[in-house]
Amino acid sequence: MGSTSLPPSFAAAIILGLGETILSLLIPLLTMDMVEQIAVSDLKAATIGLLASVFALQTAFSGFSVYTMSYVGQYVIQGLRDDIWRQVLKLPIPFFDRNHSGETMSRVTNDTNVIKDFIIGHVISFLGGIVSIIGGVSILIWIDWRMTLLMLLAVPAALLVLWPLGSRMFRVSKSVQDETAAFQGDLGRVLTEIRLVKSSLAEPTEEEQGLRRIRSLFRFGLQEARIMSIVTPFMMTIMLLLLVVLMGYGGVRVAQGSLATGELVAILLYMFQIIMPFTQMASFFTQFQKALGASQRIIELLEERTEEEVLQANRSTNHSGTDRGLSTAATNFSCSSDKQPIVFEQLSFGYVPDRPVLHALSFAAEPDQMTAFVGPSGTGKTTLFSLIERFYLPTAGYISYGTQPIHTIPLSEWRSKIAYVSQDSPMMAGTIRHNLTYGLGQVEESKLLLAVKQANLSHFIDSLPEGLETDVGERGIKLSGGQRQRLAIARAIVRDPDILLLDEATAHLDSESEKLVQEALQQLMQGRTTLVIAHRLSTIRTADKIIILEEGTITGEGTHSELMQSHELYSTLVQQQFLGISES
Ligand SMILES: Nc1ncnc2c1ncn2[C@@H]1O[C@H](COP(=O)(O)OP(=O)(O)OP(=O)(O)O)[C@@H](O)[C@H]1O
Repeated sequence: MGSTSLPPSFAAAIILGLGETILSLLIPLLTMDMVEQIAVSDLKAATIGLLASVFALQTAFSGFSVYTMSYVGQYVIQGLRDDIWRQVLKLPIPFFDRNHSGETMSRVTNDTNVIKDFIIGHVISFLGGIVSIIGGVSILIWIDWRMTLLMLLAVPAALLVLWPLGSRMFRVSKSVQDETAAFQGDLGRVLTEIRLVKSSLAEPTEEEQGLRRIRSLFRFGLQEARIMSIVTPFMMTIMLLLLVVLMGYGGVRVAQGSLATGELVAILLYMFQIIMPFTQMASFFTQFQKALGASQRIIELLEERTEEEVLQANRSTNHSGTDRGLSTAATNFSCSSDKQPIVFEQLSFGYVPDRPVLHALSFAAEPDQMTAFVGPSGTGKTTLFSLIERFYLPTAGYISYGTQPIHTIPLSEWRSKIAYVSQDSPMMAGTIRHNLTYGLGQVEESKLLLAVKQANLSHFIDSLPEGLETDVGERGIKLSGGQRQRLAIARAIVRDPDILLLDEATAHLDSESEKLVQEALQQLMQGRTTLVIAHRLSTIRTADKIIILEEGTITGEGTHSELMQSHELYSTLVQQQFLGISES
């Protein structure tokens, strides 16, 4: 699991744990001596001193062992969380399409906690328990082998019951973890869209679904309790039975004179030292099964292919595909400073295999020019941008930057060339400054202020008492749609990209600020390859090239005036918008 490894203190924890166990094994032997000495009225101060020292030492060992073991547990979990966090950030977009974010969150928090509790609470005590059992049994055999044999008869009886319960516990705790993850998923979904929940009056439906999950968690909790309700009293009964048998048989032996009183006391103390770890082992196995389930899910997450790995796999399956431009040889990005056209070569794509969204698209977006995409809703315009951003891989064909297929360019290098202003202008919780510089680190103040000015945000930001340090709320909820959009544009300006992807970039702006932003965009577009999706055709009239997309196919390509003459749908759309009857 990547950087997850055991720290050197693990050895210290084991040594301390074992030291504590060995010391505790000495206590019955010293007690035996003490009882023998009392029996003959010859109690020696050295015996009491030794017993007291062993007690003190064992307590100290125990304290250090608890701390070091907690340290080991926390350390391992830290490593695991590091790995998962890095992995989550590197996973490809299709993973997030498939999985609910709340469930992934549960993997990172709940499942790692289960493993941590297992390491801290059970691993060392299990090892100590084994030493206690082996040591205790050996000393017992030395004291009296018949009593030992009697005691050991309890072991197969205990295993017979505990073994099948362990695997049942595994299934139940796996379901508990799954259900917890689903509940967390629901909670995340409802919390992020709480306004939609309320305005749709969906509280009763959500309440019902949440309550169903809570009830199911309750049922699984009861199943766990049922298993424990067998395990715990069963182990207690075995212990009591043993105590009765050993005391009865031992009493007789003492009466017969074949066993010393001190020996009987020692045997009973050892019995506890052997049986106690057995009870702990019962919970060790159930906790082990629980941790196994949790780690299985974590391993699944860690084994998910990252964006880079998906790309590698794609390259090797397309080895034959030099014709597709996906040759593995061309991995060095040779044209980072020159601006190149973005070329689509026979590109097809579908989110699911049997539902293609884009069909064999071929076109070029020339450098320093504006290429606009027009078409009805759902025809794949945003998908096209996602493919340029490399959120998804094409199912056939490819995109190239000049002559170099973009899949052969290092991902971060490629994305650093692009600024994407999307329809919903996503924001991070934090300040306006944080959002403007997100992913960029330190940015010169003058550059920020210029971007703010160009995006027509100066007036708004000046009116805020805290200016750039104003908190935008979760997902920018404290800003208006237009302000969010202008902030997204300002962010794109700060990024200073070679390639601009504008998805309905001016949709939320009033006509006055749209005019100002359009001017800023015109400035920004100078010297950049710009691709625009705009339903408002007035904004793309000046585009160098307009591409009409219908049901994932290009049905027209040209300038505004060319398309007005040659493309029926385009001229109809323009006329509709001119008359103001278009829904968009
Ligand atoms: N993540 C996804 N998983 C599965 N299908 C998707 C996903 N995103 C979009 N689609 C589907 O792909 C098709 C194209 O969607 P896309 O968002 O690209 O259309 P669009 O042309 O941008 O539409 P609009 O103009 O309304 O924004 C639609 O049928 C949509 O249902």
